[in-house]
Amino acid sequence: MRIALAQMDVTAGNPEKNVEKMIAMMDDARSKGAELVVFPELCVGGYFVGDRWLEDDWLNELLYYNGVILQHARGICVVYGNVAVDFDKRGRDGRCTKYNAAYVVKDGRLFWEAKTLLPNYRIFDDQRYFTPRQTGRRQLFDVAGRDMGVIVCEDMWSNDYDSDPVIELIEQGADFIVCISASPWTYGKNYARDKQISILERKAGKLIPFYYVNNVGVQNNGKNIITFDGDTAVYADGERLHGYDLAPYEEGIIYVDDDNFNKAGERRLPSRIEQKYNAIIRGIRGFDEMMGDWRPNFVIGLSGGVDSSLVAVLMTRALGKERIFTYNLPSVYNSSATRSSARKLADRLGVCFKDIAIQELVELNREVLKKSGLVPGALAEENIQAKIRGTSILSNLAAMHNGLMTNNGNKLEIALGYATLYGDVNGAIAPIGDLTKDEVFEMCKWINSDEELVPSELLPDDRYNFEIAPSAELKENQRDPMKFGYHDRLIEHLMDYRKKSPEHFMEWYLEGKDSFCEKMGISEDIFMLYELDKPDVFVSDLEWFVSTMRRSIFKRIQAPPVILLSRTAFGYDLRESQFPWMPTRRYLELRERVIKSAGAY
Ligand SMILES: Nc1ncnc2c1ncn2[C@@H]1O[C@H](COP(=O)(O)OP(=O)(O)OC[C@H]2O[C@@H]([n+]3cccc(C(=O)O)c3)[C@H](O)[C@@H]2O)[C@@H](O)[C@H]1O
Ligand SMILES: Nc1ncnc2c1ncn2[C@@H]1O[C@H](COP(=O)(O)OP(=O)(O)OP(=O)(O)O)[C@@H](O)[C@H]1O
Ligand SMILES: NC(=O)CC[C@H](N)C(=O)O
Repeated sequence: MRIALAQMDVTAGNPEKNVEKMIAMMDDARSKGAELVVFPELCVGGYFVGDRWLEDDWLNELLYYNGVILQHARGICVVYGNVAVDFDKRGRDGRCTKYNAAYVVKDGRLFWEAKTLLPNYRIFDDQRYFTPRQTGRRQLFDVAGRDMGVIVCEDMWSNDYDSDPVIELIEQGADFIVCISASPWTYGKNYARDKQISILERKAGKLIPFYYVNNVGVQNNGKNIITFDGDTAVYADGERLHGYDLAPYEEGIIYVDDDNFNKAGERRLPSRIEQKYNAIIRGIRGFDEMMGDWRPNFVIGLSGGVDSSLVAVLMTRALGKERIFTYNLPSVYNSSATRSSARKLADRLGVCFKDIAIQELVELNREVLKKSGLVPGALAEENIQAKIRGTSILSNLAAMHNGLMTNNGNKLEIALGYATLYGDVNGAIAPIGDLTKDEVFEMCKWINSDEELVPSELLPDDRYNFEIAPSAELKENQRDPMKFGYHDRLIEHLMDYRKKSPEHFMEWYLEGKDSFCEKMGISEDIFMLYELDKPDVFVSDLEWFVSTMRRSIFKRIQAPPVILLSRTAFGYDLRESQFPWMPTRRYLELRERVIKSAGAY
């Protein structure tokens, strides 16, 4: 049997475009002699469409396309994802019953099987919208004399659930399984999938071919831009066959002859930083495509620091230099070093660059504010500059360029709210919002390994010595308060899917330096660099970090969408309620023990 695995680029909210593409792919599959063509989960209308799932008209629109697909599926069996609806079965809230379904078109008839396991963790909201498949025997579909079982994405991630769709299908006699998915890319997921399928089949005690079809493209949930790299795959004998791998994010059809598997090839995943770079580039392009017919220009406040420099590189690489407009907006506190670094970067990228001094506006603003009879405190005074840049200048320039402005904050800054509300907390997209500062440096170095773009003066050595150190440059001799290389690890641990808390860090600390460094993921050198051997330094820094992080939630609420790269990105991947940090009693106990441990290092 010849099978076509259609790794299609799904546009959320545009069933007409998606189905047109499906028809073209079906035609291609038929012309190449395939007996079965498989498309991804919810490929008709998209997976992340928010509460449109609650609109009957949207559901009817999607169901209309089942008829269109049925009409075009002559001579080939088609598996694809769409919603299935029981309009007669309504809840007390008046909403109809919906299933996230795998449809099978066979011999002119339409069948469907609902998704059993509905994820409701992280960014996934399946349980908000869909009803799970009820128990009972699963359907098997005869395709070219083989019994096919179908499942939908989370159905293969059965570890934490009571039922196990893959095992049930194998026990019921399936000869092969197709899994249709809408599985976002985050770092590390590619290997996790391979491992999961192997575990399941071994658990069932029978190895049958498993075809995994995931979409490519970019969707969003309002607060995150979510990329799909595809990673559509063929598994036989419990192992992935790499001869079929498509490049990440590439739309295409994989043809498989199940009596002659191609067992050549090996996994070729780029480095972690390159994978994240690819996801950001794809995320920016996808965000741009989300604007519909509008191709906005992008305005970037180029401070000469490393964050806005990296954003300028990424935006230019993703969209081309013609649509990028950079502005350096110095006040009296900006050094000639950062000003020339901004110009150097813009020259290297070939993007439009202008500098507009803001000091005059700062003075005027002060004068006007004086009329209130109040005098701004030191911090308010600093923030005036950021607000003039963001609100008075960049937002207006964005409008004048018929475009949008970027938000250049990294994950560590976003965590600590180290940015000014209505100043640089603004913009349409946060391209590096899910990169720690360490990853910002690493990505710049990786980009520069081909050709120096980001001025090397901005990049640290192993002990975080800089020629131009990170600074907001809002007052004299200002330096970013972060402990680079250590706070990056803190934020990773605090935000990881298996969240760690301050209590964990205290426990690790009490286990001694070696254990602390190993579990935290830092070198002894970094430990000593920040004098973490002094318990009072360790404790006060940790308390500053966690309380500042909680105190700045209000800024994240107003911040633009972040491109999702890790297993927990700010946005809807982390649900935060506003209230201050309160130490637990256990924390206070541990704290006392840590303070008493002075001298132990
Ligand atoms: N719950 C809440 N909901 C909505 N708004 C709330 C709020 N709580 C306070 N606020 C408002 O927020 C204001 C305080 O926030 P905000 O104005 O942001 O100011 P704030 O957080 O006090 O200061 C900003 C910090 O970020 C640093 N910064 C600024 C710009 C760029 C960079 C950089 O390097 O990237 C760093 C700057 O040096 C300073 O340390 C308050 O005056 C209050 O009006
Ligand atoms: N002198 C400036 N000219 C233009 N834009 C600026 C200037 N200073 C700040 N901005 C804008 O505000 C954002 C935050 O600025 P700031 O330099 O304070 O922080 P940062 O996080 O260290 O960023 P960067 O590494 O880009 O400097 C910048 O990314 C930039 O877009
Ligand atoms: N669509 C889904 O069910 C997504 C959840 C799933 N665990 C994933 O691979 O991302």
